[in-house]
Amino acid sequence: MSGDISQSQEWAALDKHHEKLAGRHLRELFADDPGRAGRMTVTAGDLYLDYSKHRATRETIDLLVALAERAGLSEAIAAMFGGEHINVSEDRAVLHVALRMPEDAELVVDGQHVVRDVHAVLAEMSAFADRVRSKEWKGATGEPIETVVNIGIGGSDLGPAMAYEALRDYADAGITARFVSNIDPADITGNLAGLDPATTLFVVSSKTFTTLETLTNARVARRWLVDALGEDAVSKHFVAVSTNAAKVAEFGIDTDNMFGFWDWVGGRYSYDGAIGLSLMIAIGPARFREMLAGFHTVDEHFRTAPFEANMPVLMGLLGIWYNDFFHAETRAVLPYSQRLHRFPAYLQQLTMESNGKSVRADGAPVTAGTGEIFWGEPGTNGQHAFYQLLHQGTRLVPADFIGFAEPHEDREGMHDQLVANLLAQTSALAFGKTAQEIAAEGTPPEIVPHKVMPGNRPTSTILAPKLTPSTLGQLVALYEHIVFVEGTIWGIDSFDQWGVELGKKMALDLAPALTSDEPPAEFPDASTGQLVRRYRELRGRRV
Ligand SMILES: O=P(O)(O)OC[C@H]1O[C@H](O)[C@H](O)[C@@H](O)[C@@H]1O
Repeated sequence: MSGDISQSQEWAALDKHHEKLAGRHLRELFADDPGRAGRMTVTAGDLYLDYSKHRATRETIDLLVALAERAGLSEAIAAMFGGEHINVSEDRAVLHVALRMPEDAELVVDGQHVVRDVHAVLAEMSAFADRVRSKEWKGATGEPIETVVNIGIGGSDLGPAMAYEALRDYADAGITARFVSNIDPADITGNLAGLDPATTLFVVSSKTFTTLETLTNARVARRWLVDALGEDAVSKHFVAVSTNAAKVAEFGIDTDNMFGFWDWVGGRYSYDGAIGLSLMIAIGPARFREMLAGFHTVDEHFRTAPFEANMPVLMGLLGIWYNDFFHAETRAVLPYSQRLHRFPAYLQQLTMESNGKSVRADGAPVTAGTGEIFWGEPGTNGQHAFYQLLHQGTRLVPADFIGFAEPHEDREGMHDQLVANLLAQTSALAFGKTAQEIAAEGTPPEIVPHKVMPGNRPTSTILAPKLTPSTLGQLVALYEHIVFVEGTIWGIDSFDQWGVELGKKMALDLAPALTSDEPPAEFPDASTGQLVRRYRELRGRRV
């Protein structure tokens, strides 16, 4: 729908329904409808979702699905998969789904044979990864590569870093990966520590190849390598991943050692393409392709399943339900998997850079809240830190719990304990414990209120067989499409990120004020001026 979704009849119907439902407790919803738990589940590939612990009934889901239809979600999905320029503010197609289409798929967009080009790059990446893994690729001194250092930031860092951590159990070639992103010199210093230049390969990853942090870190890495092995070593120790061949060449990396992608892949949607090169070197091309197949399974589910049985659609609509009708501001993502410890950070870019917008695609201001704040930590660590607020605080924090049946390596039944914690938490959050129940245990009356567990705190539980390349791909695709569903309802462009530009430009303009010999004459504002003076003073510079 073009126009204001919050003015639609469907929105009004949800508003009314919310008034009725907001006062009802999950305890009642379960008691009133014994078939509820069995009915409110959905499967996508290997992912099983139980969404019965949501403050929603059959009617809620029907009303939300009607909202999705009103917002034109079916047409929007078809437009994305068909390569239409749905990124309107940048006039681009949005085709991360093409990065995982099978080789025999046909998609021609703006005259480009998209799938053919994707597979050509995948083949180049695979050949290179195999050479590094088999030790055929040698560094300048003839030694094989032992460590790959990915230098990138944002989408050129979080995806491969998250996935490498998630899939460490599959890193079988004796090659480890490290990730450098921050302009803070501590990052590269810490990551170069203990490395031998002769066995280190740098993958400089940047869609634009103009990003200050990445180019600066890459220059530092280049200097470190050249100091040890000489200028001629660069071609054996540096490769690039980018859409910008001219800038790669300008930086001094041979474009024969460059792996490309295209402007229709957003940075935060890019690690299943060439930005995943460091991951592919670590886990191997076959595992990487299993991951792509996992993504594709959920893409197909999203494209074809009816909305009421469509996992990303349901989870996206429930996100809208809490965000816009209950006015919950955040959404916790709580993976019960240590390997997924970077998943919440990865999701923060995916979701918040995509949907943190306050104008619609047509430029008009939004009239409903957009962009949930995503945050989280792996369970059970979170339980001993912030779950107090989830259980007894005054805020409503809907949460996604993610667990796996099979561990990679178990010790003394620890994995069952981990899963028991996941299940116990979602149950306690939903059903809580009443004052009567607590009093009946002999708790002194004055302590009873402190111990009451209000419950009625909604959660999704996603259970998968095992954290594998395929299930990771499925999970990531799930969240990518949740973002799409929410963005479509809100009517925003989920694929641009103009909001990050001003701060970057101001930092560039401000840097000379910190470093120049002469104290600067002008400042952007009085507070910043005072902080610049203080900083110069602390650094022993003239003020
Ligand atoms: O890959 P690059 O062009 O270096 O961009 C890296 C990152 O920086 C930008 O500021 C954007 O906000 C991100 O979406 C992007 O992933």
